[in-house]
Amino acid sequence: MAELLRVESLVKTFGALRATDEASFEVMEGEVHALIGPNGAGKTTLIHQIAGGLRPDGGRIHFRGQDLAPFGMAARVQAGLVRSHQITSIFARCSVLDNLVLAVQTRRGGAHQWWQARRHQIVVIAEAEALAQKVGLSAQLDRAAGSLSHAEQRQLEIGLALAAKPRLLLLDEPMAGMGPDESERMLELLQLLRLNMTLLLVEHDMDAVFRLATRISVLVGGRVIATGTPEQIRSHAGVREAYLGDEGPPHVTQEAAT
Ligand SMILES: Nc1ncnc2c1ncn2[C@@H]1O[C@H](COP(=O)(O)OP(=O)(O)OP(=O)(O)O)[C@@H](O)[C@H]1O
Repeated sequence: MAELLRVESLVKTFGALRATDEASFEVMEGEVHALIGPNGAGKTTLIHQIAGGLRPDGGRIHFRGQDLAPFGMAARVQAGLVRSHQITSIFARCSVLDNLVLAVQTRRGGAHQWWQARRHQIVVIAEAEALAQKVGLSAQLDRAAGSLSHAEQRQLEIGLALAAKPRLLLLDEPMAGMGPDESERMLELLQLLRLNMTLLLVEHDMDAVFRLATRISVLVGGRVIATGTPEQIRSHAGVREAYLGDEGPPHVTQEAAT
């Protein structure tokens, strides 16, 4: 597997707090990479920096071999690095279909001759409908997005992100606030997406993480204390002590990532 994303000695400080503290890990093409860690470990801060919403104070992020430092958020999206609900937030009063149409149009650009417009429109609508089907919202096309359930809105956000044709999709807690059935549906959707793209997700639902991830990185106190397969992470002494285990206080180890 080729390396898709490399985070190297990344540092982000907020005043005296090192929210990202020399964090390093790689995401390989085709994998589902989960970023786990206790509350306040710095997971969202890391995702923000990768997506380009937050500038690191040190270190590097490479995507497909390119240093991302000069890339703004829009350029990262164009390069295939897309965060769910990064580009287009949901327009609550617009229908599900219109939301998806707008997202598809955003990617395709809008400058068209009048005689191309109709054909363009048909293609865009077909793509939007296909996205709705992919994320399980085919039956909701005409509903106002704001009237969807919480879980359906998360599905729509993923549909909007997919409109940008990501190579690497960043997902920050896709199952947050969902009941067991909704989480199960989201898990099925992510299983489907993994067939066509690489996923990097932050998630607190450990059952989902251990079922879905091909590799896991564990973040504690802004540092990646281990990276490995679910089996390696489950049996990693430092991880058990710092996070997964029931015994002992959280403790940052200096163990090298595997
Ligand atoms: N804009 C900010 N200004 C100051 N401190 C911040 C800011 N953003 C995050 N922090 C702090 O940085 C640390 C890491 O926060 P972050 O949200 O990245 O953690 P997290 O692992 O995603 O947590 P959770 O699992 O609870 O969502 C926390 O102590 C948080 O309070």
